[in-house]
Amino acid sequence: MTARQPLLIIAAGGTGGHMFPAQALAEVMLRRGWRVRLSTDARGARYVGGFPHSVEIEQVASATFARGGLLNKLLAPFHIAGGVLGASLRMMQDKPDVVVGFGGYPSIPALTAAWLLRRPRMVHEQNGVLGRVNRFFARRVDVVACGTWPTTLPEGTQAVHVGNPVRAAVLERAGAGYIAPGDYPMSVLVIGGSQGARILSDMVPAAVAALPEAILRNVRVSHQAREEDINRVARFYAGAGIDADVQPFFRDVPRRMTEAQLVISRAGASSIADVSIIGRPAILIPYAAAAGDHQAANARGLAAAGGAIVIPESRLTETVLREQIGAVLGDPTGASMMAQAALSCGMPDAPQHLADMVEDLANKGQKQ
Ligand SMILES: CC(=O)N[C@H]1[C@@H](OP(=O)(O)OP(=O)(O)OC[C@H]2O[C@@H](n3ccc(=O)[nH]c3=O)[C@H](O)[C@@H]2O)O[C@H](CO)[C@@H](O)[C@@H]1O
Repeated sequence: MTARQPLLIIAAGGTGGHMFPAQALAEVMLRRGWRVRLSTDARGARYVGGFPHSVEIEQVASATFARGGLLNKLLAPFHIAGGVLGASLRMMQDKPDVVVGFGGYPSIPALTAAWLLRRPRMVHEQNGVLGRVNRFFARRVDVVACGTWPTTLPEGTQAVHVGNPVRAAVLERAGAGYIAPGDYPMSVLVIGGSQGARILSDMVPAAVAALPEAILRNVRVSHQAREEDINRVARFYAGAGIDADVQPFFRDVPRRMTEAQLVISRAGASSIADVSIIGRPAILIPYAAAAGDHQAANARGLAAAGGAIVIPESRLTETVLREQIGAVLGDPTGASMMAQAALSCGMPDAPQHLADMVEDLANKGQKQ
């Protein structure tokens, strides 16, 4: 008789911020011989192209109280209840060895079903402040794996700091040698999280264009902008004579980050993890409206280590930005020290550590 292949259900959805760490875990578990099923909604489905092909995809109804009109909000509990029923029926059949939630509403059906059916389960929280769904499940799972530390958790929660698992394409470039700014073509990477950030399109091009001539003549920019901002951003750079590649989403961020002398970014958890794993100086502008101000919390560790300069939105002007960009690109020694400090914050073992936790949970589940 052949042994049954262990099954992991990963429940994640919404933004890339939940999906990239989910992808990182899926990659490792497949390599460890597990069957992996991703339970996500239509928004999350946009990211499944990055997952290995052998991951099974199960699409759950989109349901959130946070977006959409009144009808959407009124129907959300029914969508969720339907999702829980469907997930429970499937789980009774498949008996997954472990269920892991990465946050977001689409993780509710699988986690609730796992809770009702007493399957081994955990959540991974990427941010320095628990998201709404993870907060609800924190004490209803066996363990909370934390991407950012320190974090505040409900009393009685079992928690482990594992870091934020990054995709294999990022890990391949872990600690890639940093070429300090100098008198040769330098690269600046501007990323606004998985969706792009309007504020970076409003501020960064003008700040770059106002850099001292000695820096400006050597700079080229990769700038991720929201679809609706692409034209004006590209036109501005072209008008200022700056070599710029402006796109709504770069599929090759790991390469562009490796080549960059400076990264300008929002403070989303995976963006910070990428910067820390590859080891690049960063200017971070936390999204002020993020729930619980979690992006400010995310940025704290990297900034305290000296790997990043944090500019709160309330202090962000073209002048402040130009000064900080100029300070990094004009100081090769300081920039190299920042790159080194960023690297010291990286947790390249996060995917393996998380995978070990999944296997431990599965073993405990079998003994019960
Ligand atoms: C606005 C908002 O609420 N954002 C949240 C969302 O972040 P968001 O979805 O923006 O995601 P993150 O910053 O965590 O990750 C973005 C990922 O996309 C990659 N990338 C980015 C641009 C690009 O062109 N190509 C590319 O591959 C980055 O390298 C990174 O790996 O979920 C995160 C994790 O819960 C939170 O920390 C963020 O606060």
